[in-house]
Amino acid sequence: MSPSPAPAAPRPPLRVALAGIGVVGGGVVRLLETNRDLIARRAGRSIEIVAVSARDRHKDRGIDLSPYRWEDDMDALVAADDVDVVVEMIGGADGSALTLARHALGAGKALVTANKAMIAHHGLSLARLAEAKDTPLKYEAAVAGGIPVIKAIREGASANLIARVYGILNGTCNYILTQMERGGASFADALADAQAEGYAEADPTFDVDGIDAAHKLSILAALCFGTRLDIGAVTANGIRGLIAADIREAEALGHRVRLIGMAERDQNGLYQHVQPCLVPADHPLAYVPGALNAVVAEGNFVGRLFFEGAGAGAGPTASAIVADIIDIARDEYGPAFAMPVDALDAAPVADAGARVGKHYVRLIVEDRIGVLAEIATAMRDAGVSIESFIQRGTDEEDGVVIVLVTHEGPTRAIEAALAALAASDHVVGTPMRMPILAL
Ligand SMILES: NC(=O)C1=CN([C@@H]2O[C@H](COP(=O)(O)OP(=O)(O)OC[C@H]3O[C@@H](n4cnc5c(N)ncnc54)[C@H](O)[C@@H]3O)[C@@H](O)[C@H]2O)C=CC1
Ligand SMILES: N[C@@H](CC=O)C(=O)O
Ligand code: NA
Repeated sequence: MSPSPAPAAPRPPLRVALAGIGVVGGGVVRLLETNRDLIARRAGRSIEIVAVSARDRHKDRGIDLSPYRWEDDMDALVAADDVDVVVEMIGGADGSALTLARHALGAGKALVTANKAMIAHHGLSLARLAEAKDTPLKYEAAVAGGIPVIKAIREGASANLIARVYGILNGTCNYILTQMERGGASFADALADAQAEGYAEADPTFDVDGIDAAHKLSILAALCFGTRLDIGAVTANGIRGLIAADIREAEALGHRVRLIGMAERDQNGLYQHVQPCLVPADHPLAYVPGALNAVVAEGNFVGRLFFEGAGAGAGPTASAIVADIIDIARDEYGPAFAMPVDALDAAPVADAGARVGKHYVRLIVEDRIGVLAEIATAMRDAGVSIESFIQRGTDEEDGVVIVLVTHEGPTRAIEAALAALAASDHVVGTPMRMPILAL
């Protein structure tokens, strides 16, 4: 009998530096401490925080950072010989986060980031740097928070041609919409709650104006379609223009309002749009409440995949970041966008105005003779056919609320009609248009 081989020497710990100890950074410290032993067994080696850095050393974060070396200087954090992985949780597309990311990858260190703005704007150049240095660039937390959707698409669905990916990509907006649905909090109060829960971006206009969802959508599109990231090609309309009557009327029409990011690739090119939409009340996306996110990806062999889970908050986001760190500890990583950057192709931007569908239109008008004729004329002149017309007779929002549902038609025609109506002296504020999704 031959002697059994000597047991393999245990692998050295993976040494991690954390940059930015706010909502997400605090969650990562807590998770690495709480599940330390389990994580070490799963990773095949221990994962040690060796250094931390943020703007204010003395801020009370409710966690004890004294076991870890504090670095005021981000460059020193990156340059330290005892750091294998840099975790960027600062935020912002450019500035300190980008400098840190470039230095970390340039020094051959692994980079884990939660920063969708930075990946959406600079993901390709960072991925090139990672390739040149043969080091990992991981960003699971950047899209749909705790949902492991990057891993699922990058790995689990990697054999499929994906033609369409869509979903609820911003927890703050979904939280606000759900609160409005319940008829409780106002828009402003619901946003304040979302901020207090740690869901919102440092600048919440990124959430409510659809920009954060656009960042995430552009990343998903690159991964799903094998195309070059192109944040400039994503159009974003947020939820700021919604009023309580929109939520109510959508419900009366058998739908719910959701901020939907949708990317589709066909023979016309790549369509990427974030906008509030009416979702049929029996579609799974209509049931996604609070700060949850959901992503639907349609693969040509696997069919429809539906992922749901917490899209924001300390715990779920930390879960995604630490999963990336564990992959690095196991040496399980590949190109950031599932193929080398040079293999990604450029897709022309599809003409969004040519997309055909039904639309919900809401106007607030002065209660006077001739207004309805004016609406009908604008629709006729633009070639928009009206399926139904609702005027409840209530006076709110400084006027009378009128809701139209159009027949199927090109978006461009409805936009032209609404532009004409927005210029009318009898229409108050900006008309609201939402596609009615047939999913
Ligand atoms: N909060 C959430 O639910 C989620 C956040 N993210 C992303 O995670 C990142 C961090 O978000 P949060 O933790 O919510 O933000 P936060 O504002 O709570 O924390 C940011 C941290 O970075 C530090 N920081 C900011 N500017 C700095 C600078 N110039 N130099 C050094 N340190 C600086 C701050 O001191 C703070 O410790 C962002 O990219 C965000 O988009 C991603 C998914 C979910
Ligand atoms: N502000 C974001 C946080 C996660 O990405 C959101 O609300 O979804
Ligand atoms: Na994720």
